[in-house]
Amino acid sequence: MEKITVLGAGSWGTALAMVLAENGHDTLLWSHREDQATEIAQGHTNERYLPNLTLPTTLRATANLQNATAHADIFIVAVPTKAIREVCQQLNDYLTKPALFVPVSKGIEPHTHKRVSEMILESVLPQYVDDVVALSGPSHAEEVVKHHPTTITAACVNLSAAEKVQDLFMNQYFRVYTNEDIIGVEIGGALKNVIALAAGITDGLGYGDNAKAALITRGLAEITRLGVKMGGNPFTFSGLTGMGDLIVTCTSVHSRNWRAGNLLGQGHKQQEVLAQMGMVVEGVRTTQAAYQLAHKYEVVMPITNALYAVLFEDEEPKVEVDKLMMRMKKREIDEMMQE
Ligand SMILES: NC(=O)C1=CN([C@@H]2O[C@H](COP(=O)(O)OP(=O)(O)OC[C@H]3O[C@@H](n4cnc5c(N)ncnc54)[C@H](OP(=O)(O)O)[C@@H]3O)[C@@H](O)[C@H]2O)C=CC1
Ligand SMILES: O=C(CO)COP(=O)(O)O
Repeated sequence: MEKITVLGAGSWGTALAMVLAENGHDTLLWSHREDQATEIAQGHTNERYLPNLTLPTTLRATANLQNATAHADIFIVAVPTKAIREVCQQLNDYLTKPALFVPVSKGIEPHTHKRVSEMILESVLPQYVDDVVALSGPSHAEEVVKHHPTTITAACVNLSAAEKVQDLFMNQYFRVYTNEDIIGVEIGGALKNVIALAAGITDGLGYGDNAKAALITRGLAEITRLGVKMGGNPFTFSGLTGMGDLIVTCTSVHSRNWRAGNLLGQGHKQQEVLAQMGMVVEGVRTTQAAYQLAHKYEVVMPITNALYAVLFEDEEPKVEVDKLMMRMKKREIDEMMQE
């Protein structure tokens, strides 16, 4: 049994804390809201993020970051990408020994282009970091808490650290693989949110499965092109954290990115959509990062560019779809990797 703190009590942090508590680990869930920590600790619910769910009574919660830090030497980092640096920097005041960090957030920071594991390494003092293992894959919280079979990948260049995380989470309904390619895993997990926004948009426009399949397939091509240039293993992108997560996020009604895209496709404006979601939509900031990365690495990313135009240049979604369809003629396979 390990002592583990989960940082962030949204849907994903809560679902993972539930898995760990059910696996018998001494799990403490940290929320930055006192009322939410009390609700989880005493009522064993988190109605705002996972309605109608009863959490294990063994799962404890706190809003006190000092206590949350003292509790554990393993930290699951489940706050949105935007909050990673702020939360991790605060830990430095309370950490006393090296810890294992497990980021589960999926995003790339605009302008710095840092992956989540890199942001953690830049925020937590080096003497307090043992290893960083990214946990990513096709896994909506809403299904995990129902014990629906879910597969996911623990990624770290240090395979034994990834195997440690595999052992923490693995159970009958939650199957964990390992991968040493943390770059590919984190890039795939972040960039699939961009394509899921686009898939939601085409659904919102009233287009069908043909358009969705096109976005998933050509989306994977452009994710792979960029990911390989950034140092990822090409095979990672056809695995759980690439193709797998792309499928689930582009097709599931649980996906926040797909749902936000769907509203955009129906003609709603970005600010209104994000306000209505009430949960993090990582793909918006990651579209900005991906757009910048495409220029930096000179990689052709037409879907990303189209989404950037919709989100940040106020272009009409339908016009951008039309432009994608009328791009210059291409060969499919030859240009998959080198377009
Ligand atoms: N939901 C899912 O199924 C999955 C999500 N993910 C990833 O996990 C990450 C978290 O997603 P998810 O749980 O869905 O997000 P939610 O929007 O459900 O929850 C985010 C949580 O983080 C809290 N938070 C926001 N800002 C801060 C801050 N500055 N300091 C402390 N806490 C903060 C929020 O608090 P408040 O209530 O105050 O806003 C909320 O509790 C994302 O990167 C997402 O891509 C990955 C796999 C599956
Ligand atoms: O990453 C996820 C599922 O694997 C969650 O995606 P959304 O943030 O779009 O809900």
